Amino acid sequence: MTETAIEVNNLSFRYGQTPILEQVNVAFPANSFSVLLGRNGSGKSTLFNIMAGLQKYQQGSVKLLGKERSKMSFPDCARVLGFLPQFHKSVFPFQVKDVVLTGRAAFSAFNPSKSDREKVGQAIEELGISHLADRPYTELSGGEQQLVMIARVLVQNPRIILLDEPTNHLDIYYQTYVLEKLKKLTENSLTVIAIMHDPNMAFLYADHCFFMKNQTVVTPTAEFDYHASTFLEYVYDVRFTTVMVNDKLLVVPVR
Ligand SMILES: Nc1ncnc2c1ncn2[C@@H]1O[C@H](COP(=O)(O)OP(=O)(O)OP(=O)(O)O)[C@@H](O)[C@H]1O
Repeated sequence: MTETAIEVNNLSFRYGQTPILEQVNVAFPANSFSVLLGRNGSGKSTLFNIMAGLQKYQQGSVKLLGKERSKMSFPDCARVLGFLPQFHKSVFPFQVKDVVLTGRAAFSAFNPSKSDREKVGQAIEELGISHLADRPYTELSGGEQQLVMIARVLVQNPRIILLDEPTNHLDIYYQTYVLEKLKKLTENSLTVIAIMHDPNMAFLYADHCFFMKNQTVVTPTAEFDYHASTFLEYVYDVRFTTVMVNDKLLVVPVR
């Protein structure tokens, strides 16, 4: 049986009177790469913020590795889950290695140990950004900053990472680079769940794809294979045609 990393049951959420999530039920499998897709404003970031504990929900349950999220302490959550939000800005010109080190803050506060610094070195190397380690973070390009923030999540050493649009700002070289890295991380018992906008990149790299529509998460049923254009037309309100590339079915909007 596949282990579940995050299980969401009957989750509903409103901003004021406006319903954003209605009766969301979804189980993200452990040790694999899942991608959440859907139109702008469909509630993807809201769901991530709730799963990461940044947003309180009014109804339902969210379990991280079987434990109710709302009953876990902050350090317990930080051990289990790392989160890269959609928007992250640093106004101070800290060096990259120090920005990454702040990912250890939940464990070492203001007194980082030798092993904290070693973890930083490993993560920086793993993402291939050693050449940036001494540069001021604020002087990096958007794509370089994105890689630094992913390293910052990795040093937390969590079991699950949530990444809100990790390929945002990245050129096609770095998109494939990051997606290969994320996929590789799942081979070492890490669960990666990412929000993405490009269905084709998701189909190429993800083990599982989930879609948001009408305030809930929808998955393809027997008559709605998600590679099939009909399902994607329903999700995106765009007409698609499907193309086979090697063994992958990809989609192209119809013009
Ligand atoms: N703080 C807030 N107060 C009120 N409404 C909000 C707030 N944050 C988001 N919303 C609304 O909630 C809805 C869902 O937003 P959310 O950011 O979760 O969507 P999304 O699917 O992540 O969008 P995108 O793909 O554009 O990032 C949107 O209609 C948005 O306007």
